[in-house]
Amino acid sequence: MEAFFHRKRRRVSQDEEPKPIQQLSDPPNEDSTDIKLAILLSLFPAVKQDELLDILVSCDGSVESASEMLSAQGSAATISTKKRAAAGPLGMQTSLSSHILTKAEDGTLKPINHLGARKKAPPTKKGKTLHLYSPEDIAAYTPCTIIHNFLPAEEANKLLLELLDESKYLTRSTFQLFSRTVQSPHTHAVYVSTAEEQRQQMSDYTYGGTYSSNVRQATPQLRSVSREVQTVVNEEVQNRIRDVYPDGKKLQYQSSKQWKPNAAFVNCYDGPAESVGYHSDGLTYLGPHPIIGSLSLGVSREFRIRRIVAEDEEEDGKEEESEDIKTADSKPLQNQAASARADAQGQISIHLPHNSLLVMHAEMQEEWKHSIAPAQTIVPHPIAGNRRINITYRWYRDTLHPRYTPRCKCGQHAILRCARRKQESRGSYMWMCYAGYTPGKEGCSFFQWAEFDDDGDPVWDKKIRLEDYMRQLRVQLNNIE
Ligand SMILES: O=C(O)CCC(=O)C(=O)O
Ligand SMILES: [Fe+2]
Repeated sequence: MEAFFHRKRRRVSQDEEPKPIQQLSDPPNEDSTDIKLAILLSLFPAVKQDELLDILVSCDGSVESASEMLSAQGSAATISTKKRAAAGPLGMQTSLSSHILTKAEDGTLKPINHLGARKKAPPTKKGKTLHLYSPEDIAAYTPCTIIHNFLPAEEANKLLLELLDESKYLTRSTFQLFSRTVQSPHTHAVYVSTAEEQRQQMSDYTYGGTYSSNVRQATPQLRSVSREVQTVVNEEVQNRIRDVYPDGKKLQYQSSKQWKPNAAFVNCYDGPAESVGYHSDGLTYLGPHPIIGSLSLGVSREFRIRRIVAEDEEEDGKEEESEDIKTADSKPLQNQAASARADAQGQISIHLPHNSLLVMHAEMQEEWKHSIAPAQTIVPHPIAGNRRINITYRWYRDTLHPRYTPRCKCGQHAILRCARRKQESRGSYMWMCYAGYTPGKEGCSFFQWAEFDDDGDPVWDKKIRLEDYMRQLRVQLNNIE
């Protein structure tokens, strides 16, 4: 059991050749056995893990043969995709939380998920990956909830086909890191509803110090799914507030308004080597404690997460790599201290199958980092082949439109960050020069504490705003001269 949940992390560097897709009949090794077992578990959720392992071994590690044998025995799960509530989770049939017993008020022992006891420290281990499959475990040990078989099957396929067609328009972003130009290890584009929003995204909003050139108008299916995502995400947020947050209250600075996605980032991972490095999503336009609804289609991939460790919790106390930079290989950014810190905590892997909706709750972006790890093995999807499409639905707050937010002394949009590393300032928000926070870039020293009301909308100090405006004017005049 232990061996199934934990397996050694593999560091993937840019120098490494992308691995070819492993054939299902390849001889098993430690890693691929876990993956093969996970595939079988997702196909046959009603069969015990030990039995699946026995069958896999008896079939010389061939998932295909094991799957044929199990189908012949009539073990396949019948999963209705008509109704989300009726659908069984396409993942492991058991959960960690259903095995961990805790004393209930009446003195009897009950699995922790029956008690609604959440936010237990996950049993992660130094240098290891804890694999989570069941919605109960994911809700109990991470700041996320997952809904398997989110859309009716035909609707999910329709959206997938639409986005596979769109994928020709997706592009790689480029970052300058010291003297190197680094390309994002997957392709993507931003989708918005109206032509005006598209214009604004391209001429007002900046990402990583540059304006986005790849903004497109949402496709019909992307829009209609957005409404379904909105409904379910709002339900999940309310459930989490009720069941998990202290006193059943929303977090400070979390919006009390309905979450209304108005932008969708579409990512395409074409093949097992495509990935995204550890990062947290920028707060600049989403505000504090943002919620993100993330829909996965096509090939199933691992979403890895790890907690951001505060200086006083860590062993070495050195600086962490920059956030917001989504390279596959964060080698130039990832100093030894950061690697040691990640290893000290271990990481959690959430398996994201086709048609699963992952809700990243309010604490996720400020307390955790996430990534899509390069895969050793993928199972081709009948429609998408080797591709995985991911859509992250986001709510850009009107109150954080770049026309309101401060500019740094370089004339750039300042970025919003939440302090995590030092105990004295942990949880405080600040506006900072983007370049000053990017390795290899010389920035200005611009810094300003960010103030928010309880709902996470900014409270602008009029005097500061005037100073900002004057600074912007001076920068613009200097540029003209
Ligand atoms: O592909 C995913 O599941 C995650 C994508 C992501 O992290 C992002 O778009 O910021
Ligand atoms: Fe992200």
